[in-house]
Amino acid sequence: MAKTLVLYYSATNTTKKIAEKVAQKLDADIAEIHAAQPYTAADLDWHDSTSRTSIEQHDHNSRVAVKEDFPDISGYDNIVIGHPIWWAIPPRMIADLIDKLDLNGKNLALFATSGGTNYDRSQSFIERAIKENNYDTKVNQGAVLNNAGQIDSWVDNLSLA
Ligand SMILES: Cc1cc2nc3c(=O)[nH]c(=O)nc-3n(C[C@H](O)[C@H](O)[C@H](O)COP(=O)(O)O)c2cc1C
Repeated sequence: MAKTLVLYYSATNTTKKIAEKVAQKLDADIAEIHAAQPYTAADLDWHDSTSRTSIEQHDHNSRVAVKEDFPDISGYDNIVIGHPIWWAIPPRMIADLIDKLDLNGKNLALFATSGGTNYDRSQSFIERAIKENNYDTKVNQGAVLNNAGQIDSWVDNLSLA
């Protein structure tokens, strides 16, 4: 039987709650990912143009390290990654996570939570990261998921092993 792993990053637990529901619906294992350098409340202040997230998210060249405590994904067929949307895109550490996971031969799907921004720019961000790594990976259309109905219809339409 195909195996699915849900990995998620959540700064304030909104994505965590959705990730738990997605994992339950997919009968998947689940693991939280962390930033190598954790974000403080001040780091997350998007009203402050000098906060860590404001600077990182606006700098296309910034590299943000993920903590290397995520599970070995070699035994999984499907990888699902959940994250908040920050300044219309995933936290930049998600690109570092993609660099560090060997996604060759996997089916990938991403979801997010946000205050209203849709998944369009996040999808481009993810597809660029996959291309830069030359991964042979089937990338599903991502979505912002806020409630049970949205989770159900997104999960039901995924193309996974
Ligand atoms: C630094 C920062 C930037 C954000 N930028 C956006 C944004 O561009 N669009 C949006 O709709 N919500 C934005 N949000 C809101 C989050 O996407 C939303 O609160 C999310 O559900 C948080 O998930 P979490 O609790 O799992 O961290 C931002 C939040 C933070 C902290």
